[in-house]
Amino acid sequence: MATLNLFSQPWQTTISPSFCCSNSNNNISYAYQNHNIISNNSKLHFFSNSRHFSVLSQFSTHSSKSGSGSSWLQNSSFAAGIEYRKRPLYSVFPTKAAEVSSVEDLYQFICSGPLLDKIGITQEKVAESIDNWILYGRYLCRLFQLNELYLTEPQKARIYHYYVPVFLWCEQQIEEHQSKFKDGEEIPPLVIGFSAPQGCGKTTLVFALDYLFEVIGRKSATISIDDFYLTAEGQTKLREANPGNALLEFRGNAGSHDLALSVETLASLTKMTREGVKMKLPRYDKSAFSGRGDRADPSTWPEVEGPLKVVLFEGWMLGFRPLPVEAVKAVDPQLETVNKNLEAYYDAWDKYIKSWIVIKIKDPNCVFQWRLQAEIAMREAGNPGMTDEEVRDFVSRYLPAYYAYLPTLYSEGPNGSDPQRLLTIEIDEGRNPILASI
Ligand SMILES: O=C(O)[C@H](O)CO
Repeated sequence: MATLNLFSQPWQTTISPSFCCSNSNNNISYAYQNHNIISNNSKLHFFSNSRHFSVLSQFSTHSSKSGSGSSWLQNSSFAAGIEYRKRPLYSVFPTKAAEVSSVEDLYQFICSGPLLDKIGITQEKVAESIDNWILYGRYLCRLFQLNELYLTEPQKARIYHYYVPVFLWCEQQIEEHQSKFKDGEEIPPLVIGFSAPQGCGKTTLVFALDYLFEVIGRKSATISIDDFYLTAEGQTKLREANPGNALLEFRGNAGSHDLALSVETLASLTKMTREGVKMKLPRYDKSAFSGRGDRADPSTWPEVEGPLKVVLFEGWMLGFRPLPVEAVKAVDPQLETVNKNLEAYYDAWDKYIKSWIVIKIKDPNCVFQWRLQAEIAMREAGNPGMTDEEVRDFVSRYLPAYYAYLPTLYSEGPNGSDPQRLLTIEIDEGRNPILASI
């Protein structure tokens, strides 16, 4: 266990990492040992035990997702957008001993984060658990191929002000959820919903959390509302049934999802309480039919195995509540049908979610900027991407729903949510958390 007195004199640390990494058949495993931090005035022992973990083929799931367009990943070889789940991950840690300025600096940085108060973690608690913060930070650096010793400010903020605090919050939620069951009772996995606009980095956040759950030994499953889109054929029928409604011409808005599939999937996931139970998770292929999309071939769906502890369920319109018809018509008359369709979504999605994370943006126009950045990055990487005009058209079909439903999502919380089990994270244009404006 770590013994650390952060309130002593400034001190210096020496880190001597030694890694090995192997990769076979989509199965990447890492081992690392003898990571000792020795301080002059304080004692901190961590990683003295050797650990071994494997990262299975989940990196190849959700390959339909577009790139993150994330500036914080600029110096990382991870920042390859669409391909990021497919490529093997290799450690970029230096093999030579390196000096870092101070764990105390890191502690101060962590304590200055905007989420700490919200998640109920005091500075003392950070001090007590600094070894875990460093451990999780290190895992994430490895995942994103960042050099933990030379993180830029945005990278540090992303890891220590965002992903690690959110992970700790999820852990608290899981513990609270589990404490409601008696000894011997089967405990369903906690479904955590992530409601966040497109392009704001929710896929990367969920990817990071899923990875941390895996390395600490909690079985998790990730699913997106996009995985529940109608098939291409169903989409055509929807378009034909709503002639002239631009909001239902392509996938996206309420009405373009297969709600029976989502009920079946979420109900089955919440029953995955036992060792050995397995199920395939539906996936959607956005590249099919020249980008119009179609359900991915079931033979490519990833398999998850119980007992699941947590399900991470994300989507841009998760938790949207239907509004009085006049309110939506005032935003866009075409929303009337979408709003009607939305009435069936609580029972198909939101009802399963017991804890919520809402990522709040100031202005839905950010979605256009973020999507544009992602497409430009894809084009620059030599992959087919939308033109600026196509991006504008694509995003314009989502904006009415944002304008109509985000105000209530932010003021009342997601449909059916418990305010005690809701974490709202306001982010800036760089997609990092900021102190919430009142
Ligand atoms: O591509 C899509 O379907 C939208 O961006 C929603 O994720």
